[in-house]
Amino acid sequence: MISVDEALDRILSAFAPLPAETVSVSQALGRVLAEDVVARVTQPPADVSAMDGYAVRAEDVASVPVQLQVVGHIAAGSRQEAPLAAGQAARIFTGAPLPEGADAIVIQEDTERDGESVTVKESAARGTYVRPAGLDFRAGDVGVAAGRAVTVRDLGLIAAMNRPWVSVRRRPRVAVLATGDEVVMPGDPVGPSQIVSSNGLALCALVEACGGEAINLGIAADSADSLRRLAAGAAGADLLITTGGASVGEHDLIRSVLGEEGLDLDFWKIAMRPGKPLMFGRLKGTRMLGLPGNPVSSLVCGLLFVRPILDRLLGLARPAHPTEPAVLAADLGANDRRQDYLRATLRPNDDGRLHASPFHKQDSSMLATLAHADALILRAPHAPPAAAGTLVEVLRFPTSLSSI
Ligand SMILES: Nc1nc2c(c(=O)[nH]1)N[C@H]1C(S)=C(S)[C@@H](COP(=O)(O)OP(=O)(O)OC[C@H]3O[C@@H](n4cnc5c(N)ncnc54)[C@H](O)[C@@H]3O)O[C@H]1N2
Ligand code: MOO
Repeated sequence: MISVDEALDRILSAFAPLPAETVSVSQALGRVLAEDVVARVTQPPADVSAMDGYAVRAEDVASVPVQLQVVGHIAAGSRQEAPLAAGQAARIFTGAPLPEGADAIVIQEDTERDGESVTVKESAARGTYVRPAGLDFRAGDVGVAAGRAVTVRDLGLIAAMNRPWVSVRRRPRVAVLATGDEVVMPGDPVGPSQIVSSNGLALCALVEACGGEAINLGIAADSADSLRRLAAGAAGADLLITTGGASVGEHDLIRSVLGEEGLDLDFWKIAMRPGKPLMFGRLKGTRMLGLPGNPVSSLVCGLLFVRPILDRLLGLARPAHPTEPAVLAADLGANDRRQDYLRATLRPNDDGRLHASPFHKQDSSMLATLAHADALILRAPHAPPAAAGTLVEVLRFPTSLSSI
C-alpha cells in the first residue's frame, strides 16, 4: 500500500493542462482562462459625472451662493463640444462626460434653477463627483489572469472590458463506469439484494462540479464481456473512472478483465480509509482511476483525487487538499496504518474557533453521514489517541457559491 501523498503525486504527474478553446463571454462562467483577459477599452473613457446636477468650474463656486449661466444639457451617451467658460454651468446627468473646462459637479439638490441660470448654494472642490477617465481600468490592463475559473464578477468585468470571446481550457471529458451485478440504475425497481447506483450519478456530478464533462457509461455486470464492452466507451475520454470491483473477491473483475484489455497499472491499494483498493493506470491511451464500490469510499476518493486531476487538466493551481485546523469535539482512538478521513460536522464554538464533531459510525457504506458532514477530519497513519479539545486538520467540502 502506498501513502495518500505518494498516490497523489503519481496520479498528478500523469496529467498536463488540456488545450485551449475559444468561447463567448456568455458561456465563460466557471471556465478556466487559458490566457489573461486584457481590456480593449478604458473605463470610463473620459472624465464623467457621478451624479445628476451641474458641471461647473470649481473656482466659480468657491464662494456661494453664486449664479451661473446654464449653457448645455449633457445626458449620458451625449457630449458637449463647447468648452465651459468662466461663470457658466452645464446641466449634466450621471455617466455623462464633463465639458472641457469643467472640473467639478454640484448635485442638483444644492442648486436652484431659474430659466437660463442656476444658483449654486454649496461649493464643490475640484474633482467633486467626477469619475476620472480610467478610474475603473485602462485599455491594456489585465482584468482577469490566466488560470482562474471565471466567477460571476469576473464575467461582468470581462464584458465591461469589451471582450466578447475568451480563451479557456477545454473541459476534461471523464467517463464514469459503475460495476456490479447487484447495482441498478436509479429509478429502476430494486430487488432485496440489489442497490441503487448512487456512485455513478454522484461521480458524474462531481466531475461536472469540478468543471469537467461527464459521460455516464452505465453499469457493467460482473462478467468479462459486459465490462469489456462498456469500458470501450471510454475511448477518447481524458479519464476513465470505474467504481466497484476493485477489491480482492473473485467478482472484483476490474484488474483481471481490464488487465487482459491492456490495462497498465501504476498502483493498486493505498493506505487510506475509506478507499484502500484504489487503483490507477492507463487503458489504451486513457488514464484510468479505479475507485472502490463502497459509496463513501468512491466519493471521498473522488474528492481527494478526481478533483485535483481535473484542476491539473484545467490548469487550476490550488492546493489539492486544503486543510485547516479545527478543535476536536470528541475523543478519538489511536489510528492504524491507513490515513483516516472521518466524516464530521463543523460548528464555531463560543470562542469563535471551529469545532469538528466526528460521526460516531464511519462505515464506508453510509452515504447519509457523508451528505450531512461539513468536512473530513484527517488522521495520519499511526496517529496516537486524540482527546477532545486538541487541534486536528480538517478538509472542508467545497461549496458551489465560490463561483460568485
Ligand atoms: N477480503 C477483503 N475484502 C475487502 C477488502 C479487503 O481488503 N479484503 N477491502 C474492503 C474495502 S476497504 C472496500 S472499500 C471494498 C471495495 O471493494 P470493491 O471496490 O470491490 O467494491 P464492490 O465489492 O464492488 O462493492 C462494495 C459495496 O459497494 C456497493 N456498490 C458498488 N457499486 C456501487 C454503486 N455504483 N453505487 C452504490 N453502491 C455500490 C456494493 O453493492 C457493495 O455493497 O471492499 C472491501 N472488501
Ligand atoms: O476503504 Mo474501504 O473504503 O475501507 O471501505
